[in-house]
Amino acid sequence: MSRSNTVVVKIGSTLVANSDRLTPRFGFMQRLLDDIARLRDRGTNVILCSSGAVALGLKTVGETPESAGISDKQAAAACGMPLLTNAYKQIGHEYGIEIAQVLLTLGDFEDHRRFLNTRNTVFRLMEAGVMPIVNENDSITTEEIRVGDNDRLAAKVAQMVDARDFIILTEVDGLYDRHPDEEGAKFIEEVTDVAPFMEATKGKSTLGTGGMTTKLMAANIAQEAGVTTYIAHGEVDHPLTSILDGERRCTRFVAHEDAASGWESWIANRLQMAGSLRVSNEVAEELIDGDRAVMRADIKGIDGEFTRGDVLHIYDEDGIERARGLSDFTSEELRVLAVNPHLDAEQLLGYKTKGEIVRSKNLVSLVKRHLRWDLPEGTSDPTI
Ligand SMILES: Nc1ncnc2c1ncn2[C@@H]1O[C@H](COP(=O)(O)OP(=O)(O)O)[C@@H](O)[C@H]1O
Ligand SMILES: N[C@@H](CCC(=O)OP(=O)(O)O)C(=O)O
Repeated sequence: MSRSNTVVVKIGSTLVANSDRLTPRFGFMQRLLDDIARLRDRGTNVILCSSGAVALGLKTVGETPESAGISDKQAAAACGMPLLTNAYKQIGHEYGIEIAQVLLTLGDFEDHRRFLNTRNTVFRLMEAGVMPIVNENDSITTEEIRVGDNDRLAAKVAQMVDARDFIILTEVDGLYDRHPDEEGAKFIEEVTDVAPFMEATKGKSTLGTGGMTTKLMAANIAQEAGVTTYIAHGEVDHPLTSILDGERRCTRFVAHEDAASGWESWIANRLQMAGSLRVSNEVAEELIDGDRAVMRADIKGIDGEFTRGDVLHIYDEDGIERARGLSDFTSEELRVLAVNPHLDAEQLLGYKTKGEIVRSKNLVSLVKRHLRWDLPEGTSDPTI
């Protein structure tokens, strides 16, 4: 799979906002954009995912990092976002970098059309030489449509554009085997599997949101998408090129070799699914190599209400999730087809169809990806 020559860079709140005065840290932003200009001169596209809107807007709504509740932070984000964008815009000008603001929610990654629109917009901006600056649209999000932290939001962006590298700049120089303030904390230079470190990541800075925990989750999303990830301190000259040129200490998360393409990742990494299909164990085995479609005759069970283009779980007879795929039919159409197996599809639906319920190019086998969601306990078997 070809990777775009793109680096996604995530900037934590502590780097862009002064924690006492809650004002922009222009010095840091200058060093950052200076280095981004260097990268762009090398022909590398950069997408910035910058936190800081909430921190920069807190004063305007009369709050502090300690006092602010959810709605205060949502209002603060609305006040701080123009300040953040304006600071990047002005400094970008000094370095000949045009910037654009892209505000996203979880729904923009989950919905197929919105995902493609977002992706197209980001690519179109880069084609025009404009650097996208991404942030979560905090002011309009609710629990259901929040990613919740910019570490994972940035990882999803890296996955969406098939980025080459993903750099998380923060206030520590990388991952330690326990909180870095604890005595004897050992620095970790390279990580293949994040799982053993999840327990060792409690605590965060005053302005930060997810601490090291969400950074590891983000690194894992990127690894699975074949993107090499680095966590490093942001407070240095040439914060990006020094990492990519191997000149300074950071933690490197190795990209998985059998990475999924952006499209496969989009199908496989759903956080919300509309429904499911059940097929025989024999058919489930045949789906493994990814060349086979799920046909009308394969369907043993249907669960949920879904429309064309929704992603479905595909379970075997034992309730084990074996694949995920995009349905070419609505649940209503599928039920009509399933209860009338001897009647022609055209007769039943009023249009011609090849009977491919999930096309092979829209299907991802889960065998190698540790993503399986077996039928949750207490869930009835999906039935037609
Ligand atoms: N095992 C660990 N290794 C490194 N840092 C850790 C670890 N556990 C907790 N942290 C803390 O994570 C914090 C960085 O996360 P966060 O405050 O969310 O920063 P940002 O605003 O850059 O996202 C640091 O303050 C660091 O002390
Ligand atoms: N979207 C929020 C930032 C959320 C967040 O993840 O913050 P951080 O842990 O500092 O990267 C903002 O712009 O303030």
